[in-house]
Amino acid sequence: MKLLIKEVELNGVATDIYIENKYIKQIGPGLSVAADKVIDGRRKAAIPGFVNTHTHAAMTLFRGFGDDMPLMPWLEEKIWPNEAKLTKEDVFWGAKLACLEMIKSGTTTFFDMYHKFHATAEAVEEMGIRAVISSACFDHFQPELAEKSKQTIQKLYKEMDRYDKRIHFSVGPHAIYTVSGELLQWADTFAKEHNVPIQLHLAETEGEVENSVKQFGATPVRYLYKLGVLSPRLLISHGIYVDADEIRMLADHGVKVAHNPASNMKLASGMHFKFKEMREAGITVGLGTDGCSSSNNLDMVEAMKLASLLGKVWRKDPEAVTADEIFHSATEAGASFVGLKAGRIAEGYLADLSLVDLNMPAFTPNFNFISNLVYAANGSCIDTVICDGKILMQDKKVPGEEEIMERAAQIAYNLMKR
Ligand SMILES: CSC[C@H]1O[C@@H](n2cnc3c(O)ncnc32)[C@H](O)[C@@H]1O
Ligand SMILES: [Zn+2]
Repeated sequence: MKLLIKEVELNGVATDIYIENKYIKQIGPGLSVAADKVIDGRRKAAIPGFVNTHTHAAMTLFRGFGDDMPLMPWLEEKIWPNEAKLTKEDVFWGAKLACLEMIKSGTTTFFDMYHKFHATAEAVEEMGIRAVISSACFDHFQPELAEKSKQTIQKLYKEMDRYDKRIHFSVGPHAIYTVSGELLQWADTFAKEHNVPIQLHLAETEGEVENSVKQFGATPVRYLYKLGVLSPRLLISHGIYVDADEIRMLADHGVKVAHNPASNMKLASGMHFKFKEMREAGITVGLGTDGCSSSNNLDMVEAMKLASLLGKVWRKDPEAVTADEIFHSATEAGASFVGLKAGRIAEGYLADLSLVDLNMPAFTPNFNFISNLVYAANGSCIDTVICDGKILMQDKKVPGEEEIMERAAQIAYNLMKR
């Protein structure tokens, strides 16, 4: 597919963008190329697709369920008993709904950790988005469950050739309170051998830190250090409760961090995410929404605003997290978690991008486009989404969206009745 976007705003200047075979081939005004399809870019601004570095896609089925609770009672009383009932079909439609919602708000890549790997992968395959999907594991410190997890991970990894290259494999040990040190070490070795990332919830609540000290004699990051599993393949989600030495340890080992402001606030897990210290230490900080029961939507535009405002308020410093910095986290930083040549609109980069509708009050006046995007807009400003060189949404419409919403809603109601 050869695509030409004519007269679109890019960094405040009108230009053309030519896309060929998944990549941005040429950028410049008045391009004369033969394209299969031409998109009118006037009154639109091109931005890189967002990279949601932490979510649980099929948790769209739990949107509005289990609100206003702290992490552990929420998981133990509301979420885990219902997740135990999930079928492959449930996860497929929940993940389709998540992909739809992400596409509609400009996300082109997401990092996922959930049950029923193939259901999510099939949804991603159909929807055309890019994803790093983990084979989730818990062993609850029981050797038989650890063995089962290892076998599942090995099997799923071998089955990856059935999917498009847009879909990346990852290992997903849930957290240090549900996964043994032995399984974490195995996951680290597996990830190293196969050069795949590991996604792990870490240092999310004060309770997790207290229990880690009691159970392992060390805070979460120090515990991982002792296990020898800090590495550039490790992506931790939350990372709220880390001290200066732990930030140094994460930086020295090339660990990446996904910041989830909505979930951290809604579950009241904590607000003191040390964005500035992490960035200064050289840690790559991405942005995530977390799942739809703890953030209630998958809108990365909203997540940028929340991260920026939260970062400012707890420090009482309006420069703590600027619009430009958080835009970088939401795009290029996230893409670099797995070395994707994406997150930037430049020749030779993957054609993962969105067009923002400038005919909206949020972009009027438009003194500073990134400021308007982060502080004034929300995900509904996205008009067109292109991923891997293919158009996934145009004029704010994704093919088949009504059916996806109907089916997913029905699945969610039925799940709650079971
Ligand atoms: C192994 S499947 C993923 C697992 O994680 C649960 N989950 C969702 N949000 C959070 C969070 O903020 N901290 C810890 N665990 C979370 C989800 O419900 C699945 O069970
Ligand atoms: Zn999570």
